[in-house]
Amino acid sequence: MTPAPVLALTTGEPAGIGPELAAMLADGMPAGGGAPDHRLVAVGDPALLAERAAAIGRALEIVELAPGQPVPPRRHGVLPVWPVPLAAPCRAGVLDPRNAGYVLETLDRAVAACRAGEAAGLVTAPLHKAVIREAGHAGFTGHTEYLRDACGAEEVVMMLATDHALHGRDPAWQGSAALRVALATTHLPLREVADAVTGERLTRLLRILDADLKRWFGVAKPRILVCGLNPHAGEGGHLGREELEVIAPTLEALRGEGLTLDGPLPADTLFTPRHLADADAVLAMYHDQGLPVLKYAGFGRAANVTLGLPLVRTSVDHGTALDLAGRGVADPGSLAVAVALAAEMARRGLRH
Ligand SMILES: NC(=O)c1ccc[n+]([C@@H]2O[C@H](COP(=O)([O-])OP(=O)(O)OC[C@H]3O[C@@H](n4cnc5c(N)ncnc54)[C@H](O)[C@@H]3O)[C@@H](O)[C@H]2O)c1
Ligand SMILES: N[C@H](C(=O)O)[C@H](O)COP(=O)(O)O
Repeated sequence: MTPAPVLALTTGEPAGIGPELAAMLADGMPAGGGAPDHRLVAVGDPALLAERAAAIGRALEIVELAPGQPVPPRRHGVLPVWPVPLAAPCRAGVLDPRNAGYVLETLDRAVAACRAGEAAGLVTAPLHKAVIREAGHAGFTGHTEYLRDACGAEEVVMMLATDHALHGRDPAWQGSAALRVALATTHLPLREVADAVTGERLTRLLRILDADLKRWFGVAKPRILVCGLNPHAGEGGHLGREELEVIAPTLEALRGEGLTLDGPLPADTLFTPRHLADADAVLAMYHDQGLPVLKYAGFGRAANVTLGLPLVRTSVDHGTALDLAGRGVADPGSLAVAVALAAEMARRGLRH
C-alpha cells in the first residue's frame, strides 16, 4: 500500500497562536480512530512546541526527525517535527524581530521538502507580516507572494474557501455558507489597487483560477463571478471607468477562450444567495472587497489556498491572534480545514 502523503505544517510566528494550534491538532487526533489520509510533520522549534503545548495543558510527545528519517503515521498526542531553532527566546504574545528569520527559514525548509518530494504539500500557520518587515525584509507582504517568488512562479492567486465549499457537505457549523473568493489584488494599499487592476493581470489570474478549480477542486466547467471595482460596477461609467475600459473587455476576450465568466457585477449584490447559487467562485478586485464576506460566512471554518504554485499550499483563515496566544483558547477549526484541504489536493495531485 502507498504510504499516506506527508504534509509539512509551518508553525508560523512563534509569539502567535500557530505553535499551540499545531499542538491542539496533534492532541485532537482521535485515539485509535481510523487511519488518517495523510501524515503531518510540523516545521519549527521543538522546545517552543513542547513549551506551548504544556502551557495550554496538552500532553504532547514531540518526535524530532533527522534528515531523511521517514515521517511516521499520525497518532494521537504525537507531533513529528522537522527542527528549526528559534533565533531568540520567545514569549507568547510578544513579537521579536530577531525571530523573523526563523519564520522564513521554516517556510524555506518546507518548500525545499515539497520540491524534493519529501512532502506532498505545505500548510502554513499564521505569520506576522509587520514584524518581518520591521526585521528588514522590506519587500515581504505575505506567504502568498513569498511562496510565488520562492517557487519562481510568474503569478499566483489567493483564494479562500469555506469548509462547505471545500468538501460539498453540510458543515457542522450552522452559520457556514459555501463560498470561494479569489482576489485580483492581495496585500496592496488601497490607494494602489485601481492601477494594479490591469487587463494583463486579470487575464493571468482568471486563467489560473479556471484551470485550478478544474484541477484541484474537480469543477468540470467553472462558473466565475467577477466583481466590479467601483460602486455599482461603475454605474455605466459615471462612478469610475475601470469596468468599461479594463474589466469588461478582458472578460469578453476570456469568454472567447471558453471561460464562463459573469461580470463585472456590483460587488454588494453579487454576494447574495441568488447570484452565488450557481457560482463556483468569485473574483474580488481587492482584499477587503472579498474577504470580509468570506470571513463573515465562515471564519474559523475556512481555508486559504494559493493557486498557480508548482506545489500544494493551504493556510488558515486567521492571523497570529497575539491577544490569545499561550492561553489555549484559540479555535483550531480553520487549521483542521486547511490540513484536510491540503490532503485532498495532495491526493488529487498524485492522481494527475
Ligand atoms: N495566514 C496568515 O499567515 C495570516 C492570515 C491573516 C492575518 N495574518 C497576519 O496576522 C497578524 C494579525 O492580524 P489581525 O489582527 O488582523 O487578525 P487576527 O486573525 O490575528 O485577529 C483578528 C481577531 O480574530 C481573533 N482570532 C484570530 N484567530 C483566531 C482563532 N483561531 N480562534 C479564535 N479567535 C481568533 C483574534 O483574537 C482577533 O480578535 C497580521 O500581521 C496579519 O497580516 C496572517
Ligand atoms: N489575506 C489573508 C487573510 O486575510 O486571511 C492573509 O493575510 C494571509 O495571507 P498569506 O497567506 O499570503 O500570508
